[in-house]
Amino acid sequence: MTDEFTTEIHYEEDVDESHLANSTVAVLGYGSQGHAHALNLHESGVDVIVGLRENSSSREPARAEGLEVATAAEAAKQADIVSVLVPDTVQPAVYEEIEPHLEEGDTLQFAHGFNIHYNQIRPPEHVDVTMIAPKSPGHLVRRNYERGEGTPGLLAVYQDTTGDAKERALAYAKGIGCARAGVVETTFREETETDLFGEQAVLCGGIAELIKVGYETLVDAGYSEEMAYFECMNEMKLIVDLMYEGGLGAMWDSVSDTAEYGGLTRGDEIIDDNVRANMDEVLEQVQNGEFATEWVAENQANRPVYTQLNQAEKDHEIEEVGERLRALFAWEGEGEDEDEKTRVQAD
Ligand SMILES: NC(=O)C1=CN([C@@H]2O[C@H](COP(=O)(O)OP(=O)(O)OC[C@H]3O[C@@H](n4cnc5c(N)ncnc54)[C@H](OP(=O)(O)O)[C@@H]3O)[C@@H](O)[C@H]2O)C=CC1
Ligand SMILES: CC[C@](O)(C(C)=O)C(=O)O
Ligand SMILES: [Mg+2]
Ligand SMILES: [Mg+2]
Repeated sequence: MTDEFTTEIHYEEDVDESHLANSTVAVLGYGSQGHAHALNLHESGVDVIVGLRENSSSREPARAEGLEVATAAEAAKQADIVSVLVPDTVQPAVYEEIEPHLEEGDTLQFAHGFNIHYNQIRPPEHVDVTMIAPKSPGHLVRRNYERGEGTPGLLAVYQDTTGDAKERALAYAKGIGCARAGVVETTFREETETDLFGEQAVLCGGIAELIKVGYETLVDAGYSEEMAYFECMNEMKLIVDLMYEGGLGAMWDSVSDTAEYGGLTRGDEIIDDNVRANMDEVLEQVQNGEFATEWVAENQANRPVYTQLNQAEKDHEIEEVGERLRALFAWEGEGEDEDEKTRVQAD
């Protein structure tokens, strides 16, 4: 390990927002990332137009926030920077609509590299292709911005025809609030592969399985559902908050010595060499394109596996137990703003 990081990190003071002056940004999609980018850019003084399909249910919420709305094609026609923030699986189809409107010197921008890295979208040579990928769910990108705080983000340049691609992307990152926290330089390949691995093995897939298996182990052994829920699901957030604030050290410092000894001696019995081998396998499928090919085919077949697994997850007992328990306790939504509370309850 060296004292120096190998990546470059950019902050607000390094960014010249004049690279966005006189530019119009088309934000395609108004979902998790789309609403955050569109609103943050708008409030940062950038000219924004939101691109949505004619019958989109997102049209009204976007208009209600004072944003201009058009179809994706019309928005792209008017824009100098087109930020593609519809789901990864629909981006290739939406791209077909906007491609005729990408003029010399325009920027095609992403928040995740899947479609560029796995060649699902092949942009023309006359545009810049960049990425600003907030390392956070979109609703927190928005919430942090509103609080005057930032969300760390990644910057990558895939194609620089204007010679200004990086500076423009940084100005965009400043507009959505990422440069307040720091923008780390990377590549499309590195962002795509680490993001997919992270969400599959650790952040979403790994942790959800760990929670469910822990819960099932306790319930199968005769303990109550409430105890199992609190121990394996609810307290997870409190433990992760400590890691977020001060790393593993802050967590180990805060828990009891008994927890620390038990965790340090038993943790690697749970996450053992088999799990390491499984992680290597998952990473390999990301790197060799096997996962990407599978996900594209799954969508072409109308998502049979996704639909079944999505339903099974909703039907898991822990979800029903959690819903009942959360309704009984006053801490639900505490400290969150009203919008966020409403959103979480509606989801
Ligand atoms: N979710 C996140 O926090 C993160 C996402 N990313 C990346 O950001 C990008 C956007 O992801 P995310 O924000 O999750 O996307 P969402 O699923 O939240 O996008 C929903 C938006 O896309 C529109 N949309 C959905 N389907 C279509 C379609 N067929 N045609 C046109 N518009 C459509 C929806 O409008 P409608 O009302 O018409 O359905 C809605 O406005 C992805 O590349 C993702 O990998 C990166 C970091 C984190
Ligand atoms: C962890 C999931 C994520 O990669 C994200 C919020 O960063 C995503 O694709 O949604
Ligand atoms: Mg991610
Ligand atoms: Mg992701």
